[in-house]
Amino acid sequence: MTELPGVVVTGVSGRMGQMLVREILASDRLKLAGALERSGHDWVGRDLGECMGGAALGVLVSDDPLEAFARAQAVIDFTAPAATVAFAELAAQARAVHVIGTTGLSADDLAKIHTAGRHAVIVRAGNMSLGVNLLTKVTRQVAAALDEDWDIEIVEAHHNKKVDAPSGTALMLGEAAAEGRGVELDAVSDRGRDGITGARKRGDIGFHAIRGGDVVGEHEVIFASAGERIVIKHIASDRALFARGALKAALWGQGKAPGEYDMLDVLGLN
Ligand SMILES: NC(=O)c1ccc[n+]([C@@H]2O[C@H](COP(=O)([O-])OP(=O)(O)OC[C@H]3O[C@@H](n4cnc5c(N)ncnc54)[C@H](O)[C@@H]3O)[C@@H](O)[C@H]2O)c1
Ligand SMILES: O=C(O)C1=N[C@H](C(=O)O)CCC1
Repeated sequence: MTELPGVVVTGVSGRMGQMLVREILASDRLKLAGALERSGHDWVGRDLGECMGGAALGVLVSDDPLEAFARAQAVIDFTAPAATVAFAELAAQARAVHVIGTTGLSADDLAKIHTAGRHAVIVRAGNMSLGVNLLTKVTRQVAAALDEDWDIEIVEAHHNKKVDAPSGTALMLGEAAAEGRGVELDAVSDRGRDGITGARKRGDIGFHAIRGGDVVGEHEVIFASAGERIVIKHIASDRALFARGALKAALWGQGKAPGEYDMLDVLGLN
C-alpha cells in the first residue's frame, strides 16, 4: 500500500488552522504530518488534539518549520504575510507543495513567493472555494462584454477579526474585472471612498469592506449602468469550504512541475 502524502498545517491554532486539521483527520487521501505555531504561542510543545479540546493525537505543536517541512509532502499555510514569505522559501527547500491561503500579501511578498516557485510547487489563491473561482471567470466575461458606461463596484463582508482589506477574494474579483476590461487594476482601483471625493471616475473599479460579527465571507460584484444593474454574489457560510479546497490543492500539486499555480488550475477552470 502506498503512503498517503503528509501535510504540515501552519498557524494551527487559527480559525483556518483548526478547520484544516479537522479536514485532514477526516481525509482518507492525506495524513497530518505536523502542526506549526509561532514561537511563544502557548500551544507550542503541547499535543495538538488536547490543545483543540479533544483526545491526544500524538502530534506535538512545533515552532520549527525547517524540521517539520522536511517530513512533509505538502504545507498548508493560512497565517500572515511575513510568515508565509518565510515558509515559501523553506517549503521550496524541502520540495514540499506549498498551498498558500494567506491574504494581505504585498507586491514585495508576492515577488519573494514567485522566486520560491522556481524550485517547488506553490498553489496560491485568496479564496479556495469553487464558487468564488467560478465567479472570477464570470466577472471577467461580464466585464469584457460591457463598456465603461457600466461602473464596477466590489463589496465584501467578513468577520470582525479580519486584519486585511480589501479581502484577497475582492482583489481576485477586481483583477478579473480589470482583465476583462483590458486594463491594469492598479491604474483603476478606487478603495473605500470617504469625504468630498468628487464624482466617480469613469472606468474605476471600486472596493468596499464591511467588517462585523462572525461573517465567514460575502462578495458582490456590481455592474451599474443607467437604468439597470447586474449583481453577482457569493456567500460562504462555512470555513470548511476553504479548507477542503486547500486539501484538494495539496493533493493536486503532488508530482507537478515547479511553478506558481492557482485554484483555477486545481479546479480545471483555466
Ligand atoms: N484563501 C482562502 O480561501 C482563505 C480563507 C480564509 C482565510 N484566509 C486567510 O488566511 C489567513 C488566516 O486566517 P485566519 O482567520 O485563520 O486567521 P487567524 O488569525 O485565526 O490564524 C492565523 C494563525 O497564524 C498564526 N501565525 C502567525 N504567524 C505565524 C508564524 N510565523 N508561524 C506559525 N504560525 C503563525 C497565528 O498565531 C494564528 O494562529 C488570513 O490571511 C486570511 O485572510 C484565506
Ligand atoms: O476569513 C478570512 O480572512 C477570509 N479571507 C479570505 C479573503 O481575504 O478573501 C477568504 C474569505 C475568508
